[in-house]
Amino acid sequence: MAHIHDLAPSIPNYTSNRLTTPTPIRFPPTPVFSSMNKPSRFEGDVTDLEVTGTIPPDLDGIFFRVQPDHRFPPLFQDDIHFNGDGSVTAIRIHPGPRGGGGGRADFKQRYVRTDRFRHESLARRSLFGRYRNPWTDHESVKGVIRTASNTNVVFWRGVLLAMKEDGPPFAMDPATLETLGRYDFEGQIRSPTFTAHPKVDPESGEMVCFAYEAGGDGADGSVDVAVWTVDRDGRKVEECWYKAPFAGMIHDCGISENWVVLPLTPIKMNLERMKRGGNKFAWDPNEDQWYGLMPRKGARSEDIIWFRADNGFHGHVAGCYELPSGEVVLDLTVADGNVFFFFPPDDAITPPEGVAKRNKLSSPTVRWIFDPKAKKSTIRTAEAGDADVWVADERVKPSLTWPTNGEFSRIDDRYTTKPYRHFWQAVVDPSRPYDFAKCGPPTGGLFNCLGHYTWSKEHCHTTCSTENGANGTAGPGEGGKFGLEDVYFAGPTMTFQEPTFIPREGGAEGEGYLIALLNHLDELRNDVVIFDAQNLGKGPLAVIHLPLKLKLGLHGNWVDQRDIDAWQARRAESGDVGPVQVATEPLPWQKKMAERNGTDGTSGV
Ligand SMILES: C=Cc1ccc(O)c(OC)c1
Ligand SMILES: [Fe+2]
Repeated sequence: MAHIHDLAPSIPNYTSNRLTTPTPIRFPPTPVFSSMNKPSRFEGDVTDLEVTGTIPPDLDGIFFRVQPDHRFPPLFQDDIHFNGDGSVTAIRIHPGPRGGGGGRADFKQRYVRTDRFRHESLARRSLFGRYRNPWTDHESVKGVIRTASNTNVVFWRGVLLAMKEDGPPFAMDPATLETLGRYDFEGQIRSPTFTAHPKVDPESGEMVCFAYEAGGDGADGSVDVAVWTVDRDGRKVEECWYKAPFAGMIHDCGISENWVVLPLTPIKMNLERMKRGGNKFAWDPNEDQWYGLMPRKGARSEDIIWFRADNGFHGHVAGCYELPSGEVVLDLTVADGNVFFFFPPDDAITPPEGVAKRNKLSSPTVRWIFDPKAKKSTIRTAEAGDADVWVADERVKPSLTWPTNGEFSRIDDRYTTKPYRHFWQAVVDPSRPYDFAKCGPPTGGLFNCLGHYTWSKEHCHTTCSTENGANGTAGPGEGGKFGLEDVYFAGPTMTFQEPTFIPREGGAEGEGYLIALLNHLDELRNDVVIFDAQNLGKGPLAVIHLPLKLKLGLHGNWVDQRDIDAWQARRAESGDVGPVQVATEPLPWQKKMAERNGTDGTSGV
């Protein structure tokens, strides 16, 4: 008897890297779509997940996170993970019953109904091509907003904003995960792009946000950067536009009480390469890493100072705050090479490095101190054309480097803009055992540990350190550490995704829980783990078992149920704020394109 798989001969659906037949549905046999990152494409609900240990009974809220998860086989067989459709997971934690017993957990997962998703769903196939390259799209979707909303989910004034830095946010109902529509801040922000890492000032309730590649249609390699502040009532109160020295990636940001810092990573766009159907970005090993410093209030375009430092690849920001001297501290991970191996140097632009530098990257936590009073001069760059780029006369060097070897730094978000002591990361420790036979290569990186780091008194600038007379400039302790390390190793068949801190009500900084997804690389399944944030080493307090495999996600956030409920009331028809207004008009770049083509700018749907 024939094996079932022998019955029907397979028709190849890719020829010379291109999708040539959309059926049968079959994903590329590449590492991008394998193992832990095999497409999940699951939408649904599982109530009352199995739990080992005890969910802390005081937890009442939702852990939201988002993953790229290609809905259809991509147009190009060599597609990348970051090009997948945004799929949002909500882990609703209900408090435990009075008088004992832990909490309960429910699972919900939905795709973000972006314009991209709706067009592809109607066609029942992929229509959008390479990552952030519209020149590789199907003709039928010219002028459609391409963003996959797959990088972060942020709760803002009662809605969940699903974000990716190449397009506008899409608003979802936090309770149902229903997509409400594209969000343009009630018509106040209509840029083609918008960051996935806005920051909320816990004192003022303001959201500081930015966009890069923001001057044109969001896919033209523009060097225009915009920074906005939206106040707690939803009003745009600040807006300023700047020029960057080149069209590179600005993924995350830092905000202090008075300043914004934008790390510009030397991974560069090139319009000609995009038009040829090539990659959006190419790593430039010969370019500096840059930091733009600008005032939060009343800024003018010429107020920016760009600080240059030796080449490096930015990870995510831990803390950002001001010193009594007025200088601005920024802590973030910086890797010593190209983290985005899928965007190699462009040999036509950057001279090859000789033998490809397949180095094992190290990713320490680096502290920079920027002086807003630094002397600066204007320069001209090829990409900024005749615009002035304001650059500090002196280059900057790290103030300290803590070899944490992690990524996805998170802090107690109540300390955004302020001196802080605690941060958490997903950590790579190659010295721990790894079961390659059972797991194969560790999809998404060997984040086999979670780490909790506490700056020592000599290296933080909180009240406790100034009381001790320390000035934050002492050298490292043993092993190059600048504080305490509390690390939990998952075991030889498991890795972690980004951890998120959950504050305990009324608690001091860092008191609370840490929640993260755990990847079982052998079983191809996920758990959700909850730790005491101050004692990771002790192991998880609760392990919530999912009956299925998700994908490697990017970012997540915890939202207290009381905030969700209060906003649902305010956003009711009879509430003081009313239902959220989603965008009703095409974006300016779409209108312009439509005028040129004589269409209405929405491409149907
Ligand atoms: C660093 C993460 C990162 C940067 C840019 C992206 O488009 C993205 O998509 C998931 C992720
Ligand atoms: Fe990010």
